[in-house]
Amino acid sequence: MAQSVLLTGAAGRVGEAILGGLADDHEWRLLDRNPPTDDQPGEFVVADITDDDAVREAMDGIDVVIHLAGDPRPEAPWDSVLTNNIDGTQTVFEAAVDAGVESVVFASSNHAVGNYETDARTPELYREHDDYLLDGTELPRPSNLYGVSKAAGETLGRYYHDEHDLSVACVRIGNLTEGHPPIDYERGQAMWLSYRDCAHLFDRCIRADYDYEIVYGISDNDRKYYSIARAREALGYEPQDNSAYYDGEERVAEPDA
Ligand SMILES: NC(=O)C1=CN([C@@H]2O[C@H](COP(=O)(O)OP(=O)(O)OC[C@H]3O[C@@H](n4cnc5c(N)ncnc54)[C@H](O)[C@@H]3O)[C@@H](O)[C@H]2O)C=CC1
Ligand SMILES: O=C1O[C@H](COP(=O)(O)O)[C@@H](O)[C@H](O)[C@H]1O
Repeated sequence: MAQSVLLTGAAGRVGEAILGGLADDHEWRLLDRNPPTDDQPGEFVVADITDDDAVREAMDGIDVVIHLAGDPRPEAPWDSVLTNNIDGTQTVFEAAVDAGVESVVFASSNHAVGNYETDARTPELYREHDDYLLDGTELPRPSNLYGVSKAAGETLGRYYHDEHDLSVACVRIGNLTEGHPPIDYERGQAMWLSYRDCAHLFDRCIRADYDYEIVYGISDNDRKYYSIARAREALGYEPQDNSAYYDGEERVAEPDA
């Protein structure tokens, strides 16, 4: 059944991937501080997520929130992640609870756990023969202040679930790259998320029933060091792409029928 979905950060790359796959599947209200540059489905609200009144107004009649808006730069300074990623995310969760929203899907990041990639583990960690896997039950080990802000967002989600019974899915997104996996970048190939798998994963987050989940958002890459077992089990995620099927930009293999 189509759901009424508020998509924050709709004008960005992850928003583009989601809307590219799901524009006709749900009733969309899009929110971004930057206005759209082309045609978009549904209604577009130009607002900042730190504007409490605007965020509350945007929640009206919404079933599910996908919260992408924030500073996505791994090198982002503290004042930016504090304002956009932590304060902004708290504003979104609080408004969602007050509006009676069913679930909030939070765009977390690989950088919330980036410091598991120790010198002793890398670069072997990024290779197919290595069996080290993070599964979402581990504590955050952020690799930068941006990662700290994503761990904070996950913790805000935990609080709003436990205290207010909001369903929350935190997706630790890997490396979203359009068309093909990153070139000459083993880490990025191991955590590649294709556009179509991104759209499918967020669709499952919209449709599935869950309490509080932390899952990894990557394609079914042979050389992964993030488990996608929980995303499969809790959300019904069935990715179709695999960075191993590519030689550079070219797709050279098809999955078994
Ligand atoms: N692209 C990727 O591979 C990954 C992205 N993520 C997360 O996914 C989310 C989206 O990332 P991208 O689409 O790549 O970034 P992006 O920079 O392309 O899009 C972010 C959007 O959020 C908007 N925005 C930022 N601060 C805002 C504010 N205070 N109020 C309203 N709108 C605001 C921007 O205008 C922009 O359109 C971010 O939270 C990022 O941390 C996490 C891991 C990987
Ligand atoms: O969280 C994010 O992660 C991706 C991938 O990280 P990288 O260190 O391999 O670049 C990044 O591209 C994106 O901007 C960021 O939001």
